[in-house]
Amino acid sequence: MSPSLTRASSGLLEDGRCISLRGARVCAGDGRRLLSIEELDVAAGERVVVTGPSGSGKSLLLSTLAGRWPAGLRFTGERRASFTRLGTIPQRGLDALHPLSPLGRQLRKVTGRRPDEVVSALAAVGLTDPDLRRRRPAELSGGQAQRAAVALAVLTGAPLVLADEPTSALDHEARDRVLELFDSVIGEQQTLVVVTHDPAVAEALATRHLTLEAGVLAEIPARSGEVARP
Ligand SMILES: Nc1ncnc2c1ncn2[C@@H]1O[C@H](COP(=O)(O)OP(=O)(O)OP(=O)(O)O)[C@@H](O)[C@H]1O
Repeated sequence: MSPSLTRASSGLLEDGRCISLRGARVCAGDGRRLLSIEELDVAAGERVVVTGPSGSGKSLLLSTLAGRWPAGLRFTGERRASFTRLGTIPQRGLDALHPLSPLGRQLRKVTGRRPDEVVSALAAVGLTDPDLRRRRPAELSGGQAQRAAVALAVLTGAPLVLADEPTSALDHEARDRVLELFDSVIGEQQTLVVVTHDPAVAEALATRHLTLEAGVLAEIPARSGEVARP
């Protein structure tokens, strides 16, 4: 079966879905099945946290949501997405940025936003010092670069933001600050999918918690008595 990559030109899929997978499989070149998802619908504005042991398929799930797979792997099934733009927040913020292009100028060029919009996005992530805007990302601390990567995802306005272990390179204090930022600056209509090993991330962010085990996806129900986050 060949992959079906249907994309609406704009807006959402039916029922406010941002992305939808049916019978999705990712296989290695030798035919080994690495990821198998019967059905997954992610709605606009959801904060989805994905946990699971090492090698369980978390990064491949992000690849599948992004519609871009590592060379040598084969996707089959149906993937429907309402977006063409995608925001990504990697483990190290620096990896989302050009290391040598001054931060403010880079964010303007990459996103096409006005200088004042870049200044306010950086202020929203706590990077208010004009000197930081003039610095090259290679000259930022790990926490500052991660905040800059969040600002970039916000400025792109991408309907789906994928974050792969976004806090694992940070100490606990910096992690908590970045988690607060996710909550406060990622737009309400922006869907966030975060892969993490850290239970604190799921606790702080998730409106929905998925887990992977040997490439098979399961939903972790909200604990009884827990109020679903809006
Ligand atoms: N390009 C590839 N070719 C062959 N196998 C691959 C490839 N990429 C991933 N795999 C295999 O697919 C499975 C899932 O990998 P994936 O990277 O998604 O795991 P993960 O849950 O993100 O792991 P970790 O938490 O260690 O990052 C693993 O068994 C891995 O070895």
